[in-house]
Amino acid sequence: MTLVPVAEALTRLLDGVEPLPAESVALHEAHDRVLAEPVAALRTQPPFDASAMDGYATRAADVAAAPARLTVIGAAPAGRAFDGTVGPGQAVRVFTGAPLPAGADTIVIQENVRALGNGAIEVLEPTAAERNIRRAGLDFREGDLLLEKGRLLDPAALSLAASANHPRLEVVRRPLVAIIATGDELVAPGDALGPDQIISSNAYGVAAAAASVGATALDLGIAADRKEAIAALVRQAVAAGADVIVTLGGASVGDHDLVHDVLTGEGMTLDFWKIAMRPGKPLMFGRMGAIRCIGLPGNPVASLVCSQLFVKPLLAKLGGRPFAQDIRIAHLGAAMRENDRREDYVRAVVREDGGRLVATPFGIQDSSMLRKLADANGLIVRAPHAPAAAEGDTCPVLMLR
Ligand SMILES: Nc1nc2c(c(=O)[nH]1)N[C@H]1C(S)=C(S)[C@@H](COP(=O)(O)OP(=O)(O)OC[C@H]3O[C@@H](n4cnc5c(N)ncnc54)[C@H](O)[C@@H]3O)O[C@H]1N2
Ligand code: MOO
Repeated sequence: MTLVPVAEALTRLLDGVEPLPAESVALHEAHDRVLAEPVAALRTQPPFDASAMDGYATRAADVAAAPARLTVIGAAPAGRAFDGTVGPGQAVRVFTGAPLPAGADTIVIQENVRALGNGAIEVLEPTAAERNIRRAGLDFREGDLLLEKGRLLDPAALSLAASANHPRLEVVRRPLVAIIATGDELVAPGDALGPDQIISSNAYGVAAAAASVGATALDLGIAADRKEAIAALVRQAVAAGADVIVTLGGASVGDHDLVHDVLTGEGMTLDFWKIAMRPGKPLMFGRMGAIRCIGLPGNPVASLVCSQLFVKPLLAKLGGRPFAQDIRIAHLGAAMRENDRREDYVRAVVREDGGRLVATPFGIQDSSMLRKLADANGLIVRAPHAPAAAEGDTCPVLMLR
């Protein structure tokens, strides 16, 4: 049987994927969303010449030398301009952010002023023109492009959009991924358990992987190994508006591997099934109209490694987010034997040792072993048919954390 190479599988999975349509969200809901439209300034900031300090607005000509005596003729707190003009020998009390009074061209900070009583002050330090003044438009001007389409809305971007007077933003809709576990042997954590049953664990990790790239996960629970049971959850996923349906298990060749039949019965066109990868060989991908269907292998490690390699890039692209695997070059901490035809993702502990990375594979790589996966912080990537490698040889490592 021909197995699709990993890189080709990813290319086919991402082929034609465009970011989802935009939706409008209030600023408080916009954190960690992706801009679907550029953001331009709806106003100039600051909108007026403003004081940058608490102090006194005056004419630089009058405070070029110190000490200098001035008469305070009024005040301008933030939010209220002084409506007169500062003349020779005069000053206006100002506070940070207040509009600069007409006639003034410098601000003397209050630490450099001594009050003399009766509205008179003495300036103790010479102060040059333009000191402590923010001219209108210092930050940005109306119409300026402030944030590019595709920008992830982090704290600074959100405050900037707010200061440019946008109460709402157009963002890429979050992809909705429906997750369906399959298998008579599965029971949710904490539920009553028969002697031949195991805990359904894959959905939790897959949902977390989806959330880590900005998708919303809808866990539809466990379908028994019957076509109608699986089909019912697939229909529920479609009705919920899923952009992606991820099934767990039932992707291999056993008597109860019904997922393919059900998905095609519900209208899926298969793109590929079975890839040259370990773990993850039974990976399945197809399309049901605009919905992308990924059949993840049931073995827990295969499910999660395939989530990292395929589900995350797909969801990131649908959500308009950049995504790249963190691949580094490390030195093997132990010899590895020759590889077969499947690209191998080998659970390993990667640590820094004397300025270089050393990746040591676990001796047992069974794809049911979640504990080993949780202990691993990287996956050594072994190309198909890679020759035997000695301790110290270099190898690519996909970092998991
Ligand atoms: N004759 C062959 N047998 C198998 C092959 C093969 O090519 N020929 N492939 C093996 C590989 S590789 C994998 S991976 C598994 C995957 O098979 P399925 O996708 O059909 O998965 P299941 O048979 O349903 O389950 C496998 C295993 O995983 C457990 N499982 C399933 N779902 C969950 C879940 N949500 N949470 C936790 N554990 C789950 C299930 O109980 C089984 O133990 O097939 C090999 N066999
Ligand atoms: O994909 Mo399977 O995990 O090699 O057992």
